[in-house]
Amino acid sequence: MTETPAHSTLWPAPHASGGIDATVHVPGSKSVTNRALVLAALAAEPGWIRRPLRSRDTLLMAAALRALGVGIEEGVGPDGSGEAWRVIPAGLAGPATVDVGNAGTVMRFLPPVATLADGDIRFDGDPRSYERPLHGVIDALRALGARIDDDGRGALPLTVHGGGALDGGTVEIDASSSSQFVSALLLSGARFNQGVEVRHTGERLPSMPHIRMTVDMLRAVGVQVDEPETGGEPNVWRVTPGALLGRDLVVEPDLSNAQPFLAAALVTGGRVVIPDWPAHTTQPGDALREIFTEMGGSCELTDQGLVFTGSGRIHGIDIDLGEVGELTPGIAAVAALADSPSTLRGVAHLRLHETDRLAALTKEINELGGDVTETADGLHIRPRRLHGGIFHTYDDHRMATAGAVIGLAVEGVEIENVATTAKTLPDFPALWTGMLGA
Ligand SMILES: O=C(O)C1=C[C@@H](OP(=O)(O)O)[C@@H](O)[C@H](O)C1
Ligand SMILES: C=C(OP(=O)(O)O)C(=O)O
Repeated sequence: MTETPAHSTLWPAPHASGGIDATVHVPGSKSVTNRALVLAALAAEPGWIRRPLRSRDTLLMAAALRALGVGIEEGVGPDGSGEAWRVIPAGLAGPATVDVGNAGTVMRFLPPVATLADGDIRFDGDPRSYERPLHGVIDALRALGARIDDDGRGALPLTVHGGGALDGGTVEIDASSSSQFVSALLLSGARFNQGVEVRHTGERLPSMPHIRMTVDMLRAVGVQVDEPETGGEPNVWRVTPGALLGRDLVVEPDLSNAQPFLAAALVTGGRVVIPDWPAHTTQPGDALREIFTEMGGSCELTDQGLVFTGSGRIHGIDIDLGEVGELTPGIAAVAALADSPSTLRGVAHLRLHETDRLAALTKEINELGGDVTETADGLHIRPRRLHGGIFHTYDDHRMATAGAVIGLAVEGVEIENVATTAKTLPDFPALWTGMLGA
């Protein structure tokens, strides 16, 4: 739906001549911002979202909710500090069209919201959005009483014929291709007449921290959730029907977007400080403290933020990344520069992310002289001396940032379409050159 731009532009990835020494203020979390928008839109009273991420994915979410009738106004938070969105819920109504772009959070979190609207809500997006799995949401909503028209593939584009309310109840889904199916149903579940009970029946469920994030954020707006980690049945989540409170929420920095900056310290043997790193968080990026320590760095949470220091040595790693799949491209980039081989496992579902990330990483690192092979569920990476060349990004923000990390250590790397980082981090090129003191 959104026009795909020509991708001929090449960005010469800056090469680092020595260890970096920088403080990088990383913008807000995509996953937190988009959950906060949905929850505030479904609340019984207005709320605030402070320091929201403003990127393609979150602006698409805000535009979609506005199209359904929700008020989202620019403002400064109630205490006068920081930029904020004031969200004013309203009776949701169609007809409306939602452009999901290629945002998993928009294409999965909003069809359940649309079932609560009065009228037809049409969902469309980038060509890649047609290929990303959505059957878990579509089939579940139909089982819970919704009317949805799609072209029979269980994917976008589709129309939700909102009836103003949804019965809800118990539903079985296979969420092995995306945790976002579970999150989507839980986020709107308290507004279904009978609430919702989601039973995951498939194989492995990826990205558990993102489901924890959903549960925590629901509880923070007063919703009752029973779930496996607090004594519930394994693979079952239950949301009790009820009103959502309007809250004043401060969005944490996006720790997955902090990844390339931490990787820069690791790869150059330098030091980076990320202010406002949360002491407790459900964001998967928090796992980088441990992962990048194992790969050769060290870190400390101080009053200034997370201080991460590279030792000048980079080690390979053997790790299951199923819980933190979105960190894979950045870890693969570091692994390609390490002093020993790596095995990244548990991430078969990345083949259906922004692009087929396993194929894209293999091809692009190998075209720079690397030795990467795909396995059934991940990558084997045997480090080799790399050379310059074009690093293609396939409209994937994390491919672009992964290429930039390699470019720090390898002269002559050019990133195709670095602007694709706008999906979650529009400031990336400026933050990157700022980090390097350019
Ligand atoms: O719920 C979320 O905010 C996300 C869940 C994960 O999705 P998958 O479970 O589909 O990997 C993650 O990869 C994505 O970047 C964000
Ligand atoms: C997989 C990702 O995004 P999405 O929310 O579109 O699934 C990602 O950001 O790495």
